[in-house]
Amino acid sequence: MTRAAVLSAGSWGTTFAKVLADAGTEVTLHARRPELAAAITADRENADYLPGIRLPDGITATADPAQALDGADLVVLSIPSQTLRENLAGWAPHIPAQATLLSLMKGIELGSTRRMSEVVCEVTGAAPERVAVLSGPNLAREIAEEQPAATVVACTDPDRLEALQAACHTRYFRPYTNPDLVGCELGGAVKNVIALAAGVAEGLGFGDNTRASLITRGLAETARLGQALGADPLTFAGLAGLGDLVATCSSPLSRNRTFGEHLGRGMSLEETVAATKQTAEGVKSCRSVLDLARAHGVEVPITEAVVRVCHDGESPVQMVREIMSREAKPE
Ligand SMILES: NC(=O)c1ccc[n+]([C@@H]2O[C@H](COP(=O)([O-])OP(=O)(O)OC[C@H]3O[C@@H](n4cnc5c(N)ncnc54)[C@H](O)[C@@H]3O)[C@@H](O)[C@H]2O)c1
Ligand SMILES: O=P(O)(O)OC[C@H](O)CO
Repeated sequence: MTRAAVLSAGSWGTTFAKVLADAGTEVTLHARRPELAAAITADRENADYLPGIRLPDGITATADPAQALDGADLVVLSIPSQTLRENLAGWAPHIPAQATLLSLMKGIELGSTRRMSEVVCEVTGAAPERVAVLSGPNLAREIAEEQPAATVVACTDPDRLEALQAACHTRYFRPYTNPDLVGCELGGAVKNVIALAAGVAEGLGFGDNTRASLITRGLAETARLGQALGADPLTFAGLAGLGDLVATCSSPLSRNRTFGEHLGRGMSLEETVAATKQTAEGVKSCRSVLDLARAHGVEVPITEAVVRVCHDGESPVQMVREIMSREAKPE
């Protein structure tokens, strides 16, 4: 892969553009605001999302999606999941016919309960083997600072998968391949929901036992749902499963965990939404994950609890009481 278009220039899109450029790919980054695109090109910095990080010379920025997509053999999608369908419909006519379409997004569409790769296929008409996902313990700021991290790229076409792995392999970012696209994608979406619960626990003042219990039982419900959707259960023991769950549930950098922490400390939902400047996917996706689980007859008690706290007005204290008083059962 030689030329990538990254849409758009948020925290992760900008960070991944840097990864691609550091791996030797020419990158055009799409920013919605022309003034941000101009500032990125002129200053080599995205001061809105990654202040203090110098962007490589291999990145140019534009506010024109057609210009960003022109000649791209890799199209990287990194916007809030619930906005993908609408945005992609506008971008689709400009996407080169053979380009690989890579989703960095970690959400499930509300209403349709589609994974992002499914939305990409539906909107663009691309064959499923052209669509890939990247997911793992990848907090943007740490990677932008070149702290070593690993990730997973998944695609059903082995040639595209190998090319993708090479395109984003740098001295600080190590991608593994996995053919299980469904499992990788689901792991990324559900961990955001579990991280909300871990944040609530943190906000209530609970410690490591509580977090470890949530991570482990969260992984169990992710794997149950994954199996019902045809994922490989082993994927959930890897970077896109356990790896991402541990990072997101533990890190103060996580927007999902921070959102939950605010709720746990007693902030109202409205106050928490107002205090959250970046995308916390789990707040919306908890509902679609629950819908998906119900459609497949899978029990997801932590996800249910997160929906009650984020959308039905249940208090964090009551949430913990309800989780802990569930019927006792074998592990
Ligand atoms: N930040 C991370 O550490 C990280 C890591 C891995 C995956 N992700 C995933 O990447 C995706 C993007 O997250 P992010 O962290 O870059 O979010 P962000 O909030 O930092 O940036 C969001 C980007 O989307 C754009 N955007 C917002 N609303 C839009 C709309 N309605 N239409 C078009 N564009 C819109 C913004 O302008 C911005 O460029 C999410 O699915 C997230 O879960 C994030
Ligand atoms: O900040 P969050 O909660 O969106 O998490 C970021 C990444 O997905 C961590 O891998």
